[in-house]
Amino acid sequence: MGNVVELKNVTKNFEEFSVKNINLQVKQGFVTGFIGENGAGKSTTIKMMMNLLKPDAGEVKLFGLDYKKHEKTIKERIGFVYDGNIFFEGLNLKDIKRIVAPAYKQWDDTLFYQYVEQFKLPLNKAIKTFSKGMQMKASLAIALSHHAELIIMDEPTAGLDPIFRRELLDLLQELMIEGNRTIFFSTHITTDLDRIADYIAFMQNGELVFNQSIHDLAENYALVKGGMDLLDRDTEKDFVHIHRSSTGFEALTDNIKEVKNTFGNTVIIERPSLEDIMYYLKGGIHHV
Ligand SMILES: Nc1ncnc2c1ncn2[C@@H]1O[C@H](COP(=O)(O)OP(=O)(O)OP(=O)(O)O)[C@@H](O)[C@H]1O
Repeated sequence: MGNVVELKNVTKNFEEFSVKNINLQVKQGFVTGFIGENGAGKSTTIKMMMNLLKPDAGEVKLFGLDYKKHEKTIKERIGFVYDGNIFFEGLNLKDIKRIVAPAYKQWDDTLFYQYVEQFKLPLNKAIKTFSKGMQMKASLAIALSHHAELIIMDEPTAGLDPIFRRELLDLLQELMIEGNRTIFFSTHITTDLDRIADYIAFMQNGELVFNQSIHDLAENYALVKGGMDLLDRDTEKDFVHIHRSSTGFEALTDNIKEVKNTFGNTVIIERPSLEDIMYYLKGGIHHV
């Protein structure tokens, strides 16, 4: 399996913020969740993937092609959804379909009406009368109706109620069953990712900290709990970050084997949640 997205040494400088030297590969046939705190640079990176923003340096390739020569071919193969209404607000869904459909060779009217029915979307009401969830569903219906191989979404579940969020995740899972599809989406709701993601890409301060499979994350990171008396200058080196409290310490390690060697059975070793990993990696990976 190849990579459907390849960013090589991609840099974008704003006045007060930079996305720095990103090397990111998105694997074909998998779901990758894109996480990182507010302002980490996720949307900026996604915009560069979509050619909505030009990098100052580096290379962006989708399906092995670059945007300079192959913009139309690339866009044909992507379904893009982001938080916010991309459509003209006064128009209804029928009008929007009429405008968008001719842009895609593989547009599928039957599929579009299938999603409209599944999402219970009105065809003749102005988009501005849609709720946030309905707008997201409308974006999705459009994005999914041209048989896109790659679905890129910027915070698709933001502001959605838990029921529709779950329905959306189920739908994404169904789409993956059809095979040969790739989904890349950013989110702050890391529990959504436990449900469907195969890979997690984590950005912090404009840098990509890691892009690892869920399996590798579980192998590489652990949450360790123990008494304060176990910590000294040497044993602390096993941890990426330590949180101390009156009842003991809790720390993240990226070297489980070493922790087992050092502490044996005197500590509790647990699988960290994505939130734990994000919290403890705040400030980057550097050993204590
Ligand atoms: N066009 C721009 N001009 C100047 N600064 C910008 C521009 N676009 C984004 N930024 C800055 O870049 C930083 C990263 O923004 P970005 O939207 O990529 O982060 P994010 O990880 O998607 O955040 P969030 O999770 O809050 O959506 C922010 O500090 C933002 O103010």
